[in-house]
Amino acid sequence: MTTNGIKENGVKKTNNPYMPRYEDLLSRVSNFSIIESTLREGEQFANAFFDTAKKIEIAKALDDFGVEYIELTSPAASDQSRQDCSAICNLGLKAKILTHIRCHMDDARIAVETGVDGVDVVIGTSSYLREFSHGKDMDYITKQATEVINFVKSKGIEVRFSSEDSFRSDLVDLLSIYRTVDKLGVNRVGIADTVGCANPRQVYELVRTLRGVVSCDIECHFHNDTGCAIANAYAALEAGATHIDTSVLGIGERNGITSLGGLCARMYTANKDYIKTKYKLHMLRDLENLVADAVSVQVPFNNYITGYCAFTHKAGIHAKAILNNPSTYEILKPEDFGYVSIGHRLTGWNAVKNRVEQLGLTLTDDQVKKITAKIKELADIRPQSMEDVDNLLRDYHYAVTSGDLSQVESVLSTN
Ligand SMILES: CC(=O)SCCNC(=O)CCNC(=O)[C@H](O)C(C)(C)COP(=O)(O)OP(=O)(O)OC[C@H]1O[C@@H](n2cnc3c(N)ncnc32)[C@H](O)[C@@H]1OP(=O)(O)O
Ligand SMILES: O=C(O)CCC(=O)C(=O)O
Ligand SMILES: [Mg+2]
Repeated sequence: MTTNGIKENGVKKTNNPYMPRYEDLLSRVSNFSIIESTLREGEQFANAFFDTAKKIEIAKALDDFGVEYIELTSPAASDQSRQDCSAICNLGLKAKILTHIRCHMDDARIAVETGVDGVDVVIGTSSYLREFSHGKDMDYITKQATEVINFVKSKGIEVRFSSEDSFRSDLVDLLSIYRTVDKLGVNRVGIADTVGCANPRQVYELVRTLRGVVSCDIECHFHNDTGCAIANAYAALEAGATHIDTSVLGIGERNGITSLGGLCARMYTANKDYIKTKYKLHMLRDLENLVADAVSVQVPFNNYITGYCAFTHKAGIHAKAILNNPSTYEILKPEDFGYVSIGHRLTGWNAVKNRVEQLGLTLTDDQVKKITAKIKELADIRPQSMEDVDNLLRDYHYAVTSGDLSQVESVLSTN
């Protein structure tokens, strides 16, 4: 659907030279899979400790959301990790289950016994990792990779080979090892920005080059140290990558990786229908709350889609236009992510309670019903913006927690 020639998702068919051709962009970014790594990369987040029950709860929620793959911590990490991996494989989820191992036969032998659908194999190829981590040269890495890949393939499951710290690796080394493993028949090769140093232009160039060298799928993993993780994922898809690693809220080593919600927001602007069909976007908030709670953090105030101010507007110029047509200042439609608009006379107390909880306020059901009546009364005069409603909810919450009945009355009676 279009308004004044502008596609609803904000991508305009235009001859603006800075915009890639719309059809070209659309086709490249409309066929990708998410490898959801909250239960692998996310377990490397400082606060993360997932017991078996929590891992199962998160795996089920990710599966319900619709991610194509769930990646789990190496079963070589500990006996409990191995048991948890098998337990998740036995859940019969729709998503394929992967585990992530070092490029080592000891790890591979354990991994293939867990019942996973595939194994993600990684080894560092940069001079940093070759010198200060495993200490192996490219010949050794190639031999080791060949043995591990052939072994995993012999078990009839997927195998991916990735070069850790790809963006600080020698390009000739990289392309040579990717070409070798592609010939061995890996399902995917992986590019990893392990230290978060890459920018979108570098990503585009490396993935585009690799696309011309291998025929298998290309997976990408981006750390967010310099704030490029989502943009890098998008650039990778534009360049021909097929799989993107994410974690819920972006949790992972240091400040983490491409966040699941952030990637959904980005891809929604490129092809809304594709993203809405693939993933249950309305579940994002519950999924993020589940993980935030499990790792004892708050959802950031400015988080993509679910941050409490993601759909608030304050300035008069914005507010006026929003009331005429929300798409004027909103590229994401809150309704597509399960948000119910509440600043109107048709709202109900359940929807208001939902917003109260999102703002982190505590009100009894009776109090929510009273403030809902007030919202409806105000909305009879004119529709209330999210900002208006939030301010009212905060004032009311402040009044009821102060215990001052006259203040409560004053909020409920103000026009
Ligand atoms: C960038 C990433 O996120 S990669 C994924 C990181 N994930 C993990 O590390 C999973 C959790 N890790 C663990 O539980 C442990 O590190 C284990 C079980 C894998 C290994 O434990 P340990 O044998 O005690 O070794 P330790 O962790 O101290 O050192 C890592 C060893 O693996 C080697 N190594 C490091 N990376 C790789 C690799 N990609 N492939 C093969 N070997 C590697 C190192 O040289 C070192 O070998 P050494 O024992 O000969 O010194
Ligand atoms: O296996 C991969 O591709 C990524 C490993 C990883 O977590 C990283 O390099 O940051
Ligand atoms: Mg990582």
